[in-house]
Amino acid sequence: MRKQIAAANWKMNLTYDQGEALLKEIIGAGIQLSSNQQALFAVPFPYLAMAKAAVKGQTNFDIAAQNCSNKKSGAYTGEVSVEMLQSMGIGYCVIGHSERREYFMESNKVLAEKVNICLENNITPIFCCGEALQVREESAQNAFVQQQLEESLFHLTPDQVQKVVIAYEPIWAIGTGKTASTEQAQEMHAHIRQVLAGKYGEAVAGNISILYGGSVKANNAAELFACPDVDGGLVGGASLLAQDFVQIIKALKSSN
Ligand SMILES: O=C[C@H](O)COP(=O)(O)O
Repeated sequence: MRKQIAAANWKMNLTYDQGEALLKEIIGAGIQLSSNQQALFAVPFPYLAMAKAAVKGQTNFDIAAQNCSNKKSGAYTGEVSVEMLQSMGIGYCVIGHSERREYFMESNKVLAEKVNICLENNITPIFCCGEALQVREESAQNAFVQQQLEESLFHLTPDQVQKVVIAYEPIWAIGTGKTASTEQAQEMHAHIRQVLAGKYGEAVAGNISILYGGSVKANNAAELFACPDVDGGLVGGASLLAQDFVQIIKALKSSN
């Protein structure tokens, strides 16, 4: 089912106590989500159990990991497997964030393996894509994002691809305060849906949530989320501030 999703990505921020206090404050705001709305918190690995306990009993609030290994198990010191995540009741994992692609050299091929291993273990991948500034300046963003989708997702069956959440994050908008305009966001989201429809058909493409990420703030979320093909956001900086993220969750559309 195509959901409207506000996903916090804490990245490598906050101490354990700060994270716990932040979750308590957001939950304390008493937001009621409808069945097609979801609030997610992608927290650092050591905080997963605490965060899972914090959202327990909150309808449509859940926890995500920020990354996972592409290997099943074994001698990979420092890695975290999807089996480990699944054994803790974690149902979502961010895959292929641009920071992973850039600093940890994650290729489309490795990300395809991570998507596969997530789906095999009933974990919803939040698959990130998006172009760098230079690519946009060359007006090559549509082809660039299409290639990311083709190389990491197009081996999936229609049933499988509908279980993936896609996050479009133009790299030039991440942490820079430069948000894509609503026109730029809608244009790319429509392109992504069209690419998916070309491969899997309109019905399948229409079932896939496509989130926008890149300087989503309390004061621009409603405008971005109102775009017909924008199904919420993947939020970095503003997700570290309780009042701001509460506003962002409240900005989700109530219907698709
Ligand atoms: O995962 C979140 C994105 O990288 C966006 O980060 P930002 O909201 O700080 O720009």
